[in-house]
Amino acid sequence: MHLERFITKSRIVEITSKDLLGALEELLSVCDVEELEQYGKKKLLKELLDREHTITTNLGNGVALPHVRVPMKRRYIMAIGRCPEGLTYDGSDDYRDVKLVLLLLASENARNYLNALAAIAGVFQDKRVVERLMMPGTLNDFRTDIKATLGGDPQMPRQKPTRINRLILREAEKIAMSARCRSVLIFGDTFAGGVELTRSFKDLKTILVTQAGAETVEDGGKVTEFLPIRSFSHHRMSQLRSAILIGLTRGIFEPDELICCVGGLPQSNRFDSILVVDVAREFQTLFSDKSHTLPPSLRPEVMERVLAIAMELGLEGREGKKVGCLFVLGDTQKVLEYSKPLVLNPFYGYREEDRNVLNPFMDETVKEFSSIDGAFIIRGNGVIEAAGTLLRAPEYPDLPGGLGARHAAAAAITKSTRSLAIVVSESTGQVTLFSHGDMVSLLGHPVGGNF
Ligand SMILES: Nc1ncnc2c1ncn2[C@@H]1O[C@H](COP(=O)(O)OP(=O)(O)OP(=O)(O)O)[C@@H](O)[C@H]1O
Repeated sequence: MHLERFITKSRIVEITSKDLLGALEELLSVCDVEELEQYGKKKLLKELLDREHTITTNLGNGVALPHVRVPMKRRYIMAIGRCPEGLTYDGSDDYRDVKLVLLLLASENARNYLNALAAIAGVFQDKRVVERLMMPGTLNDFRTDIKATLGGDPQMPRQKPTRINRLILREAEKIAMSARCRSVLIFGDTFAGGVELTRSFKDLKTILVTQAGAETVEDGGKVTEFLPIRSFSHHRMSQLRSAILIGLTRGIFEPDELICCVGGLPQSNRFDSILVVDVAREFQTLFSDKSHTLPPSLRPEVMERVLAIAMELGLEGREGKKVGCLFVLGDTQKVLEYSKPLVLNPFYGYREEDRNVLNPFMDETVKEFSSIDGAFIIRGNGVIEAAGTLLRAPEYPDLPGGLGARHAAAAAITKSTRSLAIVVSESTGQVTLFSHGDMVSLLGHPVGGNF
């Protein structure tokens, strides 16, 4: 998404107010579009603040992203201000750390609104990007930096390829060809500040996995596909499984292929491993039905988003405590037939847009509710139908010993419906994916050694 098109330099300003209300007024004042005047800026301000009361738009990392829909022809208008000393609002400390306010006005007809929010949030979730933007400099420098950042030019130093990296890539190609792999999967986050691929792999698809945006890669046409992923475990095998799973759901990999994977320690600037993964063996029977890697109603980006939240919960817990959680995705009508509320549904009454997991602000809300008993039920389009739900599916498949009622409920619901379930274990921090009653561990089992 070309975010830089939504902003002009005149809408990038120094915020002089010390509170959020004043900051929003200043940003709205530079959005000098006639339709907004007709709609009424006071009304807009009220809507922005109402949203703030419902759910904070503080993204963390010193960035707030207030947003609202407006009847206007243009799809999006952005205004951005910096306020290095933070903001106050309504006696709350929530905005003290906010140094950048990104105001997004979206047309009522903008259909990819959630994607736009997610794309903006994605750019500013890298702490280094915000730190760089907050370095002292003139307003003009700040404007140029913002335009460059939104345009995908993070200006990070690239690493020059070393002899060992070239050697490993050469050997990877030989191994991939001999093992009849169809794809080479490269972990781009091995490099700080972006990677330059030194060779293209003949007759092989080259897939680059990276937490950074695709724009940090100088590929010279050598990369067939980018797999941008959000959160990663430090277990490399877990990283690998998540990346392959996401590739499978996006149709980049086939369930019956072998993939040659090349990786190294994150930010080490050096490849150190080559591994050939047999997808069918790695994911067992989970995706045995080739035509339906995911349940038909489930959008891949919804699974990716929930997986990222689950990984973060498994790795970090919540406020220093371990948490367990169960998400059921897709085939919602059927899933609801096998469930009943344990507590009042905390998502009841909210607009669908505000309770969609694709909305970047939902991450915190979902994590906040992760400690309540029972399951989250999420529609295939990402809308959270309910939380705090007891699942009562009829068929309970056999599970390995040591797994309790949460895992059993996940296996059972995916056996009885065309849903997918993701479990974060409170006792072990493991993240497990269930489909058709079968399970595969995505975080926690150091299976396969120390790739
Ligand atoms: N049928 C169910 N539907 C929804 N949630 C359930 C169900 N059964 C158990 N849970 C949730 O799982 C929680 C933990 O149960 P239990 O310890 O037996 O599961 P577990 O599989 O061992 O999970 P963990 O590894 O997190 O401890 C319960 O407190 C409850 O919130």
